Amino acid sequence: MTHPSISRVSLGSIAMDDAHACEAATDKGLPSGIDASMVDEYASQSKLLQEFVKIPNIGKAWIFSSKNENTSRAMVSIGQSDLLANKKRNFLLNSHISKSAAKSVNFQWSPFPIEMSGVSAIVPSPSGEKLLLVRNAEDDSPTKLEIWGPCQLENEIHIPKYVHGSLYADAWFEGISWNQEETFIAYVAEEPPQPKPEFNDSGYKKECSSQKDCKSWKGQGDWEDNWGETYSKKRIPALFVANISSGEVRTVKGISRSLSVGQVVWSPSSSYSLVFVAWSDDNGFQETPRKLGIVYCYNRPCALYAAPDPFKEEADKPSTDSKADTTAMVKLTADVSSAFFPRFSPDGKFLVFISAKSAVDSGAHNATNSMHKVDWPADGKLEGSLSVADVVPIVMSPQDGCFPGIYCSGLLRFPWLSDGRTMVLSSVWGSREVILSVNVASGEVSRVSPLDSDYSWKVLALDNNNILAVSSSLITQPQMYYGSESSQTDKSFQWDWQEISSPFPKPSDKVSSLLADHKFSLLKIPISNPSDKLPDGAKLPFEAIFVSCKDSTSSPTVVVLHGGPHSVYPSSYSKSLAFLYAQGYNLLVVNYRGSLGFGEEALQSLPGNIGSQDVNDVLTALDFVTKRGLIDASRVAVVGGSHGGFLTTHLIGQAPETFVAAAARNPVCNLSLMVGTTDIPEWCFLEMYGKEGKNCFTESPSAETLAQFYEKSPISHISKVKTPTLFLLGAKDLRVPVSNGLQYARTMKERGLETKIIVFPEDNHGLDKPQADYESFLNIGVWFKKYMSK
Ligand SMILES: CC(=O)N[C@@H](C)C(=O)N[C@@H](C)C(=O)O
Repeated sequence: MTHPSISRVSLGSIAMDDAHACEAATDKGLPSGIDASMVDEYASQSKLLQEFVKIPNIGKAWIFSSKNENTSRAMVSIGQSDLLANKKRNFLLNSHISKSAAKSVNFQWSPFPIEMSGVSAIVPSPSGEKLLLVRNAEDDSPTKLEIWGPCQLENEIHIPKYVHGSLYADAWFEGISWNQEETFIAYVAEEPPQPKPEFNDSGYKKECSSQKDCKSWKGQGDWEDNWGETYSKKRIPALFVANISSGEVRTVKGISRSLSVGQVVWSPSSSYSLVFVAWSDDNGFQETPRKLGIVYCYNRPCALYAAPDPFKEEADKPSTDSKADTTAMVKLTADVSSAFFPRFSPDGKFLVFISAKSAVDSGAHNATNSMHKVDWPADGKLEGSLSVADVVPIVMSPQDGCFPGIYCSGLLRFPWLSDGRTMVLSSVWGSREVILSVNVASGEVSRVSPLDSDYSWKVLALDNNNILAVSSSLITQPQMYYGSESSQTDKSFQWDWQEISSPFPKPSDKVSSLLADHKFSLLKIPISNPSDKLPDGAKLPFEAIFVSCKDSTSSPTVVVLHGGPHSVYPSSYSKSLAFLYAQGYNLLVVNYRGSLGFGEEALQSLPGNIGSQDVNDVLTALDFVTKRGLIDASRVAVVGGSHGGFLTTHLIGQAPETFVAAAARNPVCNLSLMVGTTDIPEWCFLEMYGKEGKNCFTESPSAETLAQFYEKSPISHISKVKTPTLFLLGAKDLRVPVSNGLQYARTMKERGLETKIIVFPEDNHGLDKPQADYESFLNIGVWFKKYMSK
C-alpha cells in the first residue's frame, strides 16, 4: 500500500492546477501578444534564449598577494540572471594562483561559488586582510557594514535611516574607501530625508514625532529634485566616515547641500584626509536651477574637493575651542570643468584624475576624455586650487590605426604597476575595448592588450605587475587571461597573455555550434559626403562590425544601432546579439560618426546633424556590404534603443524600401515631445543645434523651436513608413518617456501599419531587468523571423 507523501500530494495538485490553467487559456484563445502563426517559433526561440540567459557573466575581480611571490589568490564576482525572481544573482568564486619559474600560471578554482545575497558592495582593505561587505536594506531597516577577517565576522555596524540611507554602490557616485591603517572607512550614502509635515484632527502638528501614530498622517512637503533616470530615489549623496572598531559614524561637515558628492578616496595628507568629486545642483554653466539627469551624462560639470576626516578634526580641536568652525573644504580643480576618478600615486606625490571637459565644454553628453595630475603638497597644506597638468590630452583626429584618445568608464581602486608611475586602465579604441598603460610622469600611452586582436579586452585586477583580464568577441564567450610582463625595456612594459583555466562549464553543444557557425570582422567604411566644411577627423572612415553566417549572402541581415549617440557597440560578447544571430542572421553593427573611440572631431561632427549624418552613415555601411556582395539587400531588418531607436525609426521613414522589419527599444521619436518630459531636456537642444544648443537651452522652448524639433524627428517622416515595427517600452523610463514610443506606434496603427507594442510597467530606460530583457529579445527574434523568412 502506498502512502502518498505530503509533497507528492501537493506536487500532484500543482500539476492539476497547471493543466486546468492551460485548458482555460486554450478555451479563451492564445495569451495576449502571441501570434497564432508563430506559436511554435515563439516556443523554440524562448527555449534557446533560456540557454543564453543562464550563462553566467564575469563581474569584478580582486587579487590578494601572499608572502610567497609565486602564489596569490583571486576572488571573482559572477552574475547570473534569475528569470523567475526577476533579479540578478551574484556569486563569489575563489582561486589559488601559482606561478612557475617558466612564467606559466595555474588557477585552481574552488569547486563552487558562494552566493552574495543582499550584498551591494564588496571592498577588500588595502592589505587584503579585511573585507567590507555592504548590505543596503530595501525597507526602513538599518544599512549594515560587515567587516570580515580571514575566517570570521569581526564587526557589524548597523546604521539607522535617520543617520543616512543606502550606500551608493553604483558606477557613478560610489566611493567606499579604507584608510591606509584600515581603521576607518569613508563612503557616500543618501542623506536622510527632511521630515514631512504631520497632520491630525486639529490640523498641522507643530511637534513632529518619529513614533507611528494612527491618529495622524504625514503630508508631502515640497517636492525635491532627484538625479533622474535610474536615480529617481536619489536626492543628495553625502559623505560619511565609520570607525570600524567602535562602529561610530560621522558626517563630513561643511559640504554645501547643493553639492552631490561621490568617489571618495583617502589622501596622504593629515589635515585634508578625504578627496572626492562633487557635482552641483545647478549643473554649472547651464545654470539650470534643477538637477538634470546624470546617468550616462559626463557633461555635468564636476570638480575634486578635499575635506578633513571628521574624526581627526574633532580629535585635533583644542577642548576650549569647541565652537570653532569646521575646517572648510577646498576645491582642488577650479581650472578644469570636469574632474573625476581621483587616484593617488603610491608614493602620494601625485593625484591623477580623468576629465570629461570636452563633454562639459561642448555640451555633448559624452566625449573624448583627458587625463591630468596635480602635485600633492608634501606638507599636506592646501590653500586653494592646485595647478593641473596634462598627462594625456584629448585626441582630435587620430592618425590611421593610432591611439584615438582615452574613453574611460571606470578605474581600478589601485591601478598602479610596481614602478608607481604606470597606470593600467580599460578604454575604447575604435570598435574594441582595450587595455592601456599610461605613464603619468611621461604621458606615454601603450596598448597592453594584444595589438593584433580585434577582440575586446578589459582589465579585471592587477597581481603586482601582472594583469588579470577578460577577453571576448561577439562570437566568443568571455575568457580570462593572465598577462605577464615579458621584458621591460627602458621605457615600457611588454606583455605575454596566457589563457587561464575557466571555472565555467562549457555552453551547451547547441550554443557552441551556433556561435561557431559565424565569424566576425571590423569593417572600415569611408564616409559618403566628405564636405570641405568637415574637420579632418570627421572625414576619417567610421567602423562597422560584421558578424556573418557561413553563407552570408543567402542569410538575412540585422542592422544593430547603439544609443547615446555618444557611446559605442564594442566587439565584446553580448548574449542578446548572440541570440539574434543564432537565428541564422548576419549582424551589421554600425559605429556611426559620433561614437566613442574614434577621436574628438569625428564625435563632435554629429551634434547639430542628427537625423541626417548618422542616418547616412548607417545607409553607407549597408551599401558597403551590399556592393561587396556580402549580404542579400532584400532581407534586412534594423534594431536600436534610445538614440539607436531614433535612427531605427528615422531609417524606416527616410529609406522606406530598405527594411523588412524593425524593432525599437525606448526610441526617441519626437524631440518636441521629449524636450518637455525627459530628465535631460538640454540633450535635445545640443543634439539638435550643436554647440549653439548649449546657449539657447530653456525649459520652455518657443513654438518655433518646437517646430524645428519636430522637423528633425522620425515622426515627421511617418507618412512614408511601411516597415512592420515592434516597440519595447519601459513605463518608468525618465530618459525617453514612454509617450515618445507610444505616440509613434499609435500613429503607425492609425495608418494601418503592422505594429506591436509591449510596455514593461516596472522597467526604465535600460529595459535590463531579467524578465523585460528576456521578453524583449524573444519578441525581437520572433518578429524578425516572421518578416525575414518571407
Ligand atoms: C544621453 C542619453 O541617455 N541619451 C539617450 C537618448 C540614449 O540614447 N541613451 C543611451 C545611453 C542608450 O543606449 O540607452
